[in-house]
Amino acid sequence: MSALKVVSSKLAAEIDKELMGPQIGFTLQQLMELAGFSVAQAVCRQFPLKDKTEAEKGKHVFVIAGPGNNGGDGLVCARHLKLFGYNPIVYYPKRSERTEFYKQLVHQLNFFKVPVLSQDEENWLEYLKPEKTLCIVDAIFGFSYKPPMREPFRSIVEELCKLQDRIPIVSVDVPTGWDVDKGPISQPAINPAVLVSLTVPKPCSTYIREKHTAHYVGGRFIPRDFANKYGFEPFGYESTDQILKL
Ligand SMILES: NC(=O)C1=CN([C@@H]2O[C@H](COP(=O)(O)OP(=O)(O)OC[C@H]3O[C@@H](n4cnc5c(N)ncnc54)[C@H](O)[C@@H]3O)[C@@H](O)[C@H]2O)[C@@H](O)CC1
Ligand SMILES: [K+]
Repeated sequence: MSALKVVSSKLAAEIDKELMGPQIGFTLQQLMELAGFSVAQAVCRQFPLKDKTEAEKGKHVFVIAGPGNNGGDGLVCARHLKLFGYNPIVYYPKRSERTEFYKQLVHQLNFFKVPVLSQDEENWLEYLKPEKTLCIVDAIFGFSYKPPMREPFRSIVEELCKLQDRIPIVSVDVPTGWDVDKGPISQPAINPAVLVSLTVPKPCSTYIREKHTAHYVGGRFIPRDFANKYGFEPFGYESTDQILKL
């Protein structure tokens, strides 16, 4: 295990609560926008379009969004990827009815002409071919996932596991199926090529295979004294970057 700065799931939830509490007053929408923006930047850093052929530039980034806020990060990420010149497609099989906000994120994707597959799309795997797909963004589950995995996500993640050696997966915050503190202790569980930890890495990130997985931190929205209060130093982001490769 590396000497990475990490915070437990309990502390991560406390950080979120305080950031969105009455004293600080961030809204979830603000943080999600920055989180999704960071993930889009990490995709650009890892899979730059510069010097690519037109065929490679036309490949899809397949974004799979789960039912909670991790999924929301994915929806935001897809919109920014489109602005960055990528070709995202979104699969959002279980849509949250909790807040109007998620519907608004889908409207925004329609506005940007980002295809959002129908909820009961049976042929979603057709979009996942090494020759057609640049990478997959795994925005299925983040730090609130509790096994065992329920359908339809179990079948989806099982399919992704079969493909992950041929198409790189970019996991948002926590690789889907991993316990946020203990890592890949149950199946199915994704083995990502890229992990983008948000705010601060969670303990599960110490279980990534360093040679196999590029690790970025993103979600650049806390000041030094707040980080210190939770026991870590802020990350050394350069210039206007929203991500830092660890
Ligand atoms: N401060 C931060 O770091 C921020 C974090 N955000 C994101 O928010 C995520 C946490 O979001 P949430 O708390 O909404 O949780 P998640 O998005 O991790 O998952 C919650 C959803 O998954 C479902 N679920 C949980 N276990 C399941 C199982 N076994 N089978 C099927 N469904 C299951 C729940 O019913 C719920 O709908 C973070 O990981 C991060 O990606 C950002 O959106 C905002 C800022
Ligand atoms: K994830």
